[in-house]
Amino acid sequence: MGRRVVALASEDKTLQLVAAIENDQHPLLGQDAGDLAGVETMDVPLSSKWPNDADVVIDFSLPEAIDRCIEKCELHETALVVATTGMTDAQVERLNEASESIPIVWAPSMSLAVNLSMKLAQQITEKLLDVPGGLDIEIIERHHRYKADAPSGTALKFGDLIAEKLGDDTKHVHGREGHTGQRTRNEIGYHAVRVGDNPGEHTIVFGMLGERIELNVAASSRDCYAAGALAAAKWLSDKPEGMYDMFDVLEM
Ligand SMILES: NC(=O)C1=CN([C@@H]2O[C@H](COP(=O)(O)OP(=O)(O)OC[C@H]3O[C@@H](n4cnc5c(N)ncnc54)[C@H](OP(=O)(O)O)[C@@H]3O)[C@@H](O)[C@H]2O)C=CC1
Ligand SMILES: O=C(O)C1=N[C@H](C(=O)O)C[C@H](O)C1
Repeated sequence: MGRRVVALASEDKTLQLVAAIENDQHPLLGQDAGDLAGVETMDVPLSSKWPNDADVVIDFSLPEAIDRCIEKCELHETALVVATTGMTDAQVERLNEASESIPIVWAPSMSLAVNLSMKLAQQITEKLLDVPGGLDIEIIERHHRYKADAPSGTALKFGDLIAEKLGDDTKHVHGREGHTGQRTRNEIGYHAVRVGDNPGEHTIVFGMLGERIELNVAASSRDCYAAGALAAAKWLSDKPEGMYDMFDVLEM
C-alpha cells in the first residue's frame, strides 16, 4: 500500500511527500520512495527516522508498528490517518486517547464504494428487521494470500454497523465447523477467503426464506484505498483534534 500511496501522491501537485517510513531492518532503506513506487524520483529516501515536518502521516503498516506511530504523531502534533487493521483493543484505546490531542481519521477501508456499501447494509438491515420467517446475515470477505489478519477490518466494521441495527444481543460467529446445531436468529457469520492477489472483496448476504440479497463490493486494484487515504489526509489537515472516520471525510 505504501508504494501506491507514494505513486498517487506523486501525481497530485497539492501534495508533497516529505518522508517514507519503514522499519529499521528493511532491506530497501535509503532507496528513493518514488523509484520504489515506479514513478519519478522524488528525492525522499525510504527511512526509519521519523520526520518532524509532516502535516499528516498516513499509516498502512502492521499492528506492531502502530504504537510508535501514535507516539511520534503526538510528539510532533501531526495529524494521522490510520488504515492499518488487526489492532488489539488496547491499541484502539490508545488511538482514542491520542485523538484527544491530535486529529485522527481511522477506518478499516478507505474505499468510497466500501463506505457507501456500509451505509446500504445498514439500510437493508433496517428494512428487513421484521421480515416474516426471519433474516440471516453472513459476511464473506476475500483477500490476497499475503493478508495477515482475518477477518478483515472491513468485515468487522460491516458487522458492527449491522449489529447496531440488529440489537445488543447480536453474536459474531467466525466460521462454522462440526455439529453446530441450527443457526440462531441473532448471529452474524464471518467467513474469510484467502486467494491469489485479490485486492479486497466483501459480500454481505441477507438471507430470508424464499429469497436473498447479496451486497457485493469488490476492488479491482488497491488504488481505491490509496486514493481514499490521500483524500482523508487532505481533509484532515485543517481539522481540530478528534477521532474521525471515512463517513466524515466523505460526508456520508
Ligand atoms: N484501510 C484500508 O483501506 C486498507 C487497509 N489495509 C491495511 O493496511 C495494512 C498494510 O497492508 P499492506 O500494505 O498490504 O501490508 P504489507 O505487509 O505489504 O505492508 C506493511 C508494511 O509495513 C512495514 N512495517 C513493518 N513494521 C514496521 C515498522 N515497525 N515501522 C514502519 N513500517 C513497518 C512492513 O515492512 P516489512 O515488509 O519489512 O514487514 C511493510 O512494508 C494492513 O493492516 C492492511 O489490512 C490495506 C489496504 C487497505
Ligand atoms: O489487507 C488488505 O489488503 C486490506 N485490508 C483492509 C481490511 O482488512 O479491511 C481493507 C481492504 O479490504 C484491503
